[in-house]
Amino acid sequence: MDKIVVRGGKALAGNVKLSGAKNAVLPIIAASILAEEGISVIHDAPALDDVYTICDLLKSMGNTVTYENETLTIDATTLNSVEASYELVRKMRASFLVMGPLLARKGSARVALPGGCAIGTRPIDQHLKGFEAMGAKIEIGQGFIEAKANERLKGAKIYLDIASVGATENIMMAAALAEGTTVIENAAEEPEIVDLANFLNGMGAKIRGAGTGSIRIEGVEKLKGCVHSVIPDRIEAGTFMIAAAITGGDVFIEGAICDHLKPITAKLREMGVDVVESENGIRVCRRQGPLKAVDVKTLPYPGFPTDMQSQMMALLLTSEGTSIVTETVFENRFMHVEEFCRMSAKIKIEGRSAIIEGGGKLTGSKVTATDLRAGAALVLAGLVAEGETEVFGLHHLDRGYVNFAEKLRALGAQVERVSVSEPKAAVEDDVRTAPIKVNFSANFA
Ligand SMILES: CC(=O)N[C@H]1[C@@H](OP(=O)(O)OP(=O)(O)OC[C@H]2O[C@@H](n3ccc(=O)[nH]c3=O)[C@H](O)[C@@H]2O)O[C@H](CO)[C@@H](O)[C@@H]1O
Ligand SMILES: C=C(OP(=O)(O)O)C(=O)O
Repeated sequence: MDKIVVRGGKALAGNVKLSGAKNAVLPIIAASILAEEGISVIHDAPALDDVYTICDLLKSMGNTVTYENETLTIDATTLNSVEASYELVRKMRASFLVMGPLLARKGSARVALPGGCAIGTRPIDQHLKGFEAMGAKIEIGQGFIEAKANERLKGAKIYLDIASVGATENIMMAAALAEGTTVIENAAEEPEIVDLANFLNGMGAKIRGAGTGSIRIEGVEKLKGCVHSVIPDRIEAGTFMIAAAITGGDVFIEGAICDHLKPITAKLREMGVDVVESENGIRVCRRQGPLKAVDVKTLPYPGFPTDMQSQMMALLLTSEGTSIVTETVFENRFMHVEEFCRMSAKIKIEGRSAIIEGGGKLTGSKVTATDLRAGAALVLAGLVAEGETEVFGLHHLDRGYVNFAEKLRALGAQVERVSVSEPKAAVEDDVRTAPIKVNFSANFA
C-alpha cells in the first residue's frame, strides 16, 4: 500500500500532458468484443488499474490482449466464453459493459451483478430495459444477470428514464449488431459516447447522433476490428486546471479539448481565474486576486461533471465566501467531506447540498480517499494546506489517474508517493470497491 505525501505552498507552473480518457477506453475495450474478424488496435490507452481489470476480463473470456506503449491490441476472434466473473466485475462496475456486446454477438451473456459502490447504489435497470426491448430475456439469480436472445436482437425504440452514460453505451453496442434500427431517446451526450460511436463506426457500425439526446443505430451483420485513438481525459484535464487555480499557478494542459471542458472553464472564470483556450490545449493563468465563491450543481453533460465535484470543492474551500455544491447525479457522493474536515475545512451537508465556508486555512493531516476523484481532491487540498498532508487509499486513485504524483511534481509540487504498510482492518473494510492490483507485465506476457 502506498500513500501520497504533499507539502503545501508551491504555485504550479509548466506543461502537463494528458492521458487517454478512462471513461472512453473502458467501453471501447468492451466494444472490441463485437469484432468477429480482424484485430482492434487502440492507441492512447491509459495505463490504469481499470484498464488492466477490463483487459483481464476480456482475457478470461478467451480474447487475446496485449498492451505496449499505451497501445492495446485485442483479437476477439478467439472469444469462447460469455461469462464475466464476480471476481472481476466486483473490482470495477464498468465490467458490466461487456453484456451488450456479448448478447449481440453470442446471443447470451452471464455477468455478475455489479452492485453498489462508494458513491451510490447505481442500478442497471435502464441497461436491462434496453436489452429487453431488443428481445432479450433477462434472469437474475445467484448474484448473476443472465441475458438470452433466442434469435438475433431486434432494433427498437428505447426511451431512457435517466440519461445514463453506461446504459446508452451498452445499448448502443448491442444495437450495432441487431437486426433493424434502434433509436435511443434521452441518450447521454458525454464526449466518451461520441468516442465509442466513432470506434464502432470504424468497426463497420452505422451510428448517427452520438453526442445528442437521440442516437440512431442501424444494425449490421458483422463488425471487424479497427484502429482507434482514445480522446484525452477531460476529468484529468479538469483536475489539473484546479491544481493550477488552487495554487495560483500557471499551467498549460496539453491535449485538452476545450469544448469538453466548458462547464469547468465557465466556473473557473466565474471565480476570477483566467483561462485561455487554444487548439492544442488549455492554459490556466497566474491569478491576480482572491478566488470568488460560486455555486455548483452537478448534471449530466454538458452540465458540470459529478466526476469533478470533489476537486471543485477543494478549490471552493480556498475562495472568499460561502459556496453551495449540489450533487444531483449520485446520491452518496459527499464521503470526501469528512476527510476535508480533517484538514480544518468548514463544510455542512444539507440533503444533496454541501455548504462550504471558504477562506479558512487548511491544515495538513492524514486523510483517506473515499473514491477515485476524492483521492485527487485531497491531494489538491494538500497543495495549499499548511504543513504536510498524507493521502491514503490510493487504490482508488490508481483506477483513474496515470502517474498523478509524478505529473504534479513535474509542475513543481512537493508531492511524493511512498510505500507504507496500512493497518489490515482498513484494507478489509474497503474490499467491496477496492480493485486488486494486478501485475501488469505478468498479465500481458
Ligand atoms: C466508466 C464510466 O464511464 N463511468 C462514468 C459513468 O458511470 P455510469 O455509466 O455508471 O453512470 P450513469 O450515467 O449510468 O449514472 C447516472 C445516474 O443514473 C443512475 N442509473 C444509471 C443506470 C441505470 O440503469 N439506472 C440508474 O438509475 C445512477 O445510479 C446514477 O445516479 O457516468 C457517470 C456520470 O457521469 C460518471 O460519474 C462515471 O465516471
Ligand atoms: C465514478 C467514476 O468511475 P466509475 O464509473 O468507473 O466508478 C469516476 O471516474 O469518477
